[in-house]
Amino acid sequence: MSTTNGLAVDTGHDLVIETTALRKEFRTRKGQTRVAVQGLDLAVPAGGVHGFLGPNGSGKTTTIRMLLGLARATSGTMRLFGRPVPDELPAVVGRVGAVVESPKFSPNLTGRQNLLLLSRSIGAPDTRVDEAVETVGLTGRDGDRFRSYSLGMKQRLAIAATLLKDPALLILDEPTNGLDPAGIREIRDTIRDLGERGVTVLLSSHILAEVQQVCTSATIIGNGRLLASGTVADLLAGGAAYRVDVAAPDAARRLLEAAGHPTSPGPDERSFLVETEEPAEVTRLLGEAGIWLEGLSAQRQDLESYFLELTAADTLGQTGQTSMGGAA
Ligand SMILES: Nc1ncnc2c1ncn2[C@@H]1O[C@H](COP(=O)(O)OP(=O)(O)OP(=O)(O)O)[C@@H](O)[C@H]1O
Repeated sequence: MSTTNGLAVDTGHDLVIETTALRKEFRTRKGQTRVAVQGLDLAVPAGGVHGFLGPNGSGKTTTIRMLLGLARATSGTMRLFGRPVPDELPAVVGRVGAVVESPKFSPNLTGRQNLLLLSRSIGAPDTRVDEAVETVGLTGRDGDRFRSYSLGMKQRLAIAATLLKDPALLILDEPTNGLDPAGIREIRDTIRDLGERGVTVLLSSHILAEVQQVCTSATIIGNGRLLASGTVADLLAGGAAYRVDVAAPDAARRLLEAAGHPTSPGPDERSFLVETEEPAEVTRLLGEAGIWLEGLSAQRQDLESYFLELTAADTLGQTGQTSMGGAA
């Protein structure tokens, strides 16, 4: 856990981002209160890529803006590297890179010239520009004018700009929005690479596949509230299911249900699904009852179905601030 004495202690066990009971209310033009973030506890460990996943309008951008001091929290506390923010933001901001809104680059300058201007303005050595260009895969294209860049290249240049100060934490708000599949792949590779180099990345996204493919851990929010958090493996482990093929599925289901393994209908009449962490136990129980397996296969639960399950349950009975938006 982070220290509470105001001193940042960078051990591997520290939380790089921590929010407690974070709340943000907006006043609408009609004078009503819109709660964008309601009691959010966010805990992002050091190292790796952490997904910040939620449907459109679930409060991701608002949370990030509060963390960066761009919006004021209504209540709750926030810490970056163990330091309370926004009060002590100046002490940590040098270690935080963020791409939240489209950064401004000069269209007539090359990507490299743009980066050099930025690096000199923060007193970073010019060699940092070469490293950043290489990290985001723009080597060879950094001499082209910014205005000739594709959207994906512009986005990679934005990430390169944040790398100039060699951040320990990188916050990326929906970095693949508007990109084509090739652009998405390039950004994804860049992010994965950064995570492997030891940068802690907070990747906000409403695209499940993106988080599943790139992230080591994730927080899922809906309606500004925490729905689930943990390593991607742990988040998926809850739903371990196996497809069972047998000649007599009804008898087999009754038996497994009685032994505490929930079942559900399968894709055809000679199969069903069983939720269990112990497939060998399923084999044994059925074999002892003289029911012989014709097939037993793991059904990979993906983050998407888990996410949809969680957010669907979350919106049941609510007035419906949350909606699943399509991929942008
Ligand atoms: N300045 C504002 N004034 C009023 N309401 C706002 C303001 N900014 C955000 N909201 C509302 O707060 C809620 C959360 O919005 P936010 O942009 O944080 O969600 P998000 O998860 O980042 O969504 P997206 O994936 O679409 O970017 C939404 O209902 C949004 O309309």
